[in-house]
Amino acid sequence: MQFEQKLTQYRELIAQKLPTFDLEQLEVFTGAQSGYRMRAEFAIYHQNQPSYSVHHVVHDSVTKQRIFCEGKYAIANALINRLMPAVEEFFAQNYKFAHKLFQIEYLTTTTQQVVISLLFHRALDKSEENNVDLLHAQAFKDFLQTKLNLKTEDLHIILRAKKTKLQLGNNFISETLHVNDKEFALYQVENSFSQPNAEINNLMLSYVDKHVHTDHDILELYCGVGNFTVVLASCGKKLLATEVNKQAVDFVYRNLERNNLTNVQVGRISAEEFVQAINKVRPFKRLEHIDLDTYNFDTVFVDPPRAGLDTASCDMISQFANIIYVSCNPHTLVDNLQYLTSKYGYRIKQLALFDQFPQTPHCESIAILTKNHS
Ligand SMILES: C[S@@+](CC[C@H](N)C(=O)[O-])C[C@H]1O[C@@H](n2cnc3c(N)ncnc32)[C@H](O)[C@@H]1O
Repeated sequence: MQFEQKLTQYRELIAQKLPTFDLEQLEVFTGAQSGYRMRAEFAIYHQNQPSYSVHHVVHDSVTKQRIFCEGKYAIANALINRLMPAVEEFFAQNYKFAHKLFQIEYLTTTTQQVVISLLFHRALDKSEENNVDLLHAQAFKDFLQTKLNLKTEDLHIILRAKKTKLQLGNNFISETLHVNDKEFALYQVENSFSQPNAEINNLMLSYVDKHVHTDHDILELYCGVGNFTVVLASCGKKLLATEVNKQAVDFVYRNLERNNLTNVQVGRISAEEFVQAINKVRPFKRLEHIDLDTYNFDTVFVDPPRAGLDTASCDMISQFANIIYVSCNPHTLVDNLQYLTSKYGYRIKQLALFDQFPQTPHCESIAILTKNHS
């Protein structure tokens, strides 16, 4: 979908659902139209004739039809595009390894690091010594390193099958975030969420950094591995960050430490459970290390999945004078904003569209709401 069409549809949605918002105030941020995706996953197609070959495949989001990538994927970044033909070349020569491979996932950074995850529909070798699959994975890694001139510490391979995981290197890589005049180092980890478009992510982080104005404490829901957390924490206030995924929470701690941020507490808890915790409906063992009464919050930051916030979460965040809402789904965003503005009297101070997914119907938004009407 072309950007102009996406913007028109977005403006129509806002006009229809949030008629009091002045569309002249809508800010729009765009970036590269291709080569922007830092992570990509492909199905694998095995062909036996005329000789054995392996192909990266994606499925059309509307027709669900199989699309052969022919060794390239326009929306993925240059590193993924360099890896794809090399990966196909290696597997074509290594049937024993490629056999029953059904999916491949690439997670990359602008610092040129990559984790490649290979998912198999067959049992992996479980031997402690001379593990055949690990030997193959090592040969695969050596081949890619030589072919693409990659450093060994920048390339990590993970093999997954039902109940088994084999790993060569790490399951994480290190990204550098550029946020206005600041820089942060952020570990991103396989199998946990990371923002797919690094250029737009830096714009979103910079936007949040510019607009967080508070002398009070901040609550963050859905913090992932700490992408926004490091920026919010650098504003100098106390921050309480929460996230449900255990692996992501482990990495928030590591990311805070890497950036010397000591003003953050992290709770492994779902947003729905946190509503109960802050409303003192019931205590949670996982929050025992946190005394909620020591916080003097006035700002809440949320970045939920596509489903948006449920009603109880909307009611809970209405305790806060300021709401910063990052959303990957304009439809659930406007529904939540409609509820918050009509029921609790918030004003939409800022609304920005970020074209995080060019050439697709999707986009990201950031809305800043306040109860302060001055
Ligand atoms: C859109 S991602 C945002 C992550 C992070 N803010 C970032 O920029 O990378 C949403 C996050 O919410 C987490 N999540 C999903 N459902 C949740 C829930 N019910 N409660 C808390 N966290 C949840 C996911 O694990 C994921 O890390």
